[in-house]
Amino acid sequence: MTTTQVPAVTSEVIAIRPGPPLAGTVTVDGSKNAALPLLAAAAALRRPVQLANVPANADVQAMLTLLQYAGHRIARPVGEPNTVLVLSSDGTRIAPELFEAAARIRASYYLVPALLAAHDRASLPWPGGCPIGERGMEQHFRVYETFGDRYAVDDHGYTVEARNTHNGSVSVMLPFRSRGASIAAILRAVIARRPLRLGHPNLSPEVTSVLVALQAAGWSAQANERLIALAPPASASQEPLAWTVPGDKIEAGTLACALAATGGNGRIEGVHSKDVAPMVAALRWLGVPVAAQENALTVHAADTQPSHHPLRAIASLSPGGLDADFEPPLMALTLGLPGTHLFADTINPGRHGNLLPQLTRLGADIHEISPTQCRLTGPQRLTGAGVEATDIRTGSALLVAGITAHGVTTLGGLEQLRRGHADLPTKLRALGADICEVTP
Ligand SMILES: CC(=O)N[C@H]1[C@@H](OP(=O)(O)OP(=O)(O)OC[C@H]2O[C@@H](n3ccc(=O)[nH]c3=O)[C@H](O)[C@@H]2O)O[C@H](CO)[C@@H](O)[C@@H]1O
Ligand SMILES: C=C(OP(=O)(O)O)C(=O)O
Repeated sequence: MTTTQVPAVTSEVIAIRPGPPLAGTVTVDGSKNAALPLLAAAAALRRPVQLANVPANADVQAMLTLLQYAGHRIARPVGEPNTVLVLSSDGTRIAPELFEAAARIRASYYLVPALLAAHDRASLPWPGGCPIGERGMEQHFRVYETFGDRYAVDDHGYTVEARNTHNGSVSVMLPFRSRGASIAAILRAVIARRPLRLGHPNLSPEVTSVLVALQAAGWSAQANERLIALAPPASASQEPLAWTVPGDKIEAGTLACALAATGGNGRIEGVHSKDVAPMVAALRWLGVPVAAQENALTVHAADTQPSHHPLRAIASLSPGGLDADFEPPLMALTLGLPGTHLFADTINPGRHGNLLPQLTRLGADIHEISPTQCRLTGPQRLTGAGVEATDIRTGSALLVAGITAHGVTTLGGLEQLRRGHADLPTKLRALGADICEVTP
């Protein structure tokens, strides 16, 4: 950073200044949202699992602590900080700290099957996570009921009790493609060792990576847009398993937006490009050349002209749809690109209420059509200001916006950003961003 004129701060912030186009090569971490269900799947299988490429973000750390409170042992091979060994519960009692700690993350709901397997009962608080609107769980309860379980809810949380009265195949038809409920159904089938037919499933990489992990454990798993069909292996095994967390598609998409926003050229490694396909399609539509290799993306935004195409970024749970978490960094990018661009996120109805006021502080002019739909016309000139990461993706979008805003942007609320990314600012800095941490 070439200036010391950072506004006074009262809590830790990141200060960002615009600079030359970003350039270079960077490798993404493992995906938080894929690591969380894989850790829960390891616990549900009650078989030793070595999980590689585990990211060091706060939500994953929280999940590892929850597994320990639930009686599982966690080990790390010496010298391999991103590898975690999950060793199954020895049947000890659940630590009382579990309840309070589970309220910190949304994904604590993935622990229900593992708790049922070990204790026939799961009592958990309403999940936490990003404050992005009403975030229901009733489809999870429908899944558990279909397996014969009972559940009860109160103001503090919910309890599921296993009633293993049935055998044979279980069929569940989801009314919408909930990722959480899809994984709940899969893990519930795992602990029951019953075949599952899950209709109208979520097929995001976070779900399919659990299916691939179960295949490595001997389960048969087929998935298409209509159905996930799962069946247990003929005999149980206690052989250790080795799984790998896929690279973080959202981190990769955010870094691609940052490269594009500055007109830079760079390479993002460690992500399956098929996981980022909807983001790549949006970038190309906007006139940003992106080459997709199997495990890397190359962004060539230098010396290219924007397309002037209007973007329609509609968050979707459908196969091949635009993941809701891609929307915020895309919104930050399009503020700098010509055209009138439309954004809609009805999946997370509180997202725009978080993101838009923060972008407005930077001078963005965004027309709210409704609480979940907005339109903006670019290019707009943004000016540095103090902003707040009110949820993970609002934080990463503000990093993209701050890189292009004139003057100094200070980003607070870093605990939200760190829930999802171990160190996104360092990755941006590796690409040449003028960025530093400021403590009060
Ligand atoms: C830990 C994790 O992976 N979080 C992701 C997950 O969250 P989340 O757990 O919210 O995702 P789901 O796909 O299950 O839910 C999608 C929407 O349906 C609602 N719903 C879901 C289940 C239910 O029983 N009732 C109900 O109303 C949710 O509140 C949400 O509004 O998917 C979202 C949509 O892609 C992402 O933005 C989040 O990053
Ligand atoms: C919304 C997110 O996470 P969570 O569901 O854990 O709150 C996210 O990862 O952007």
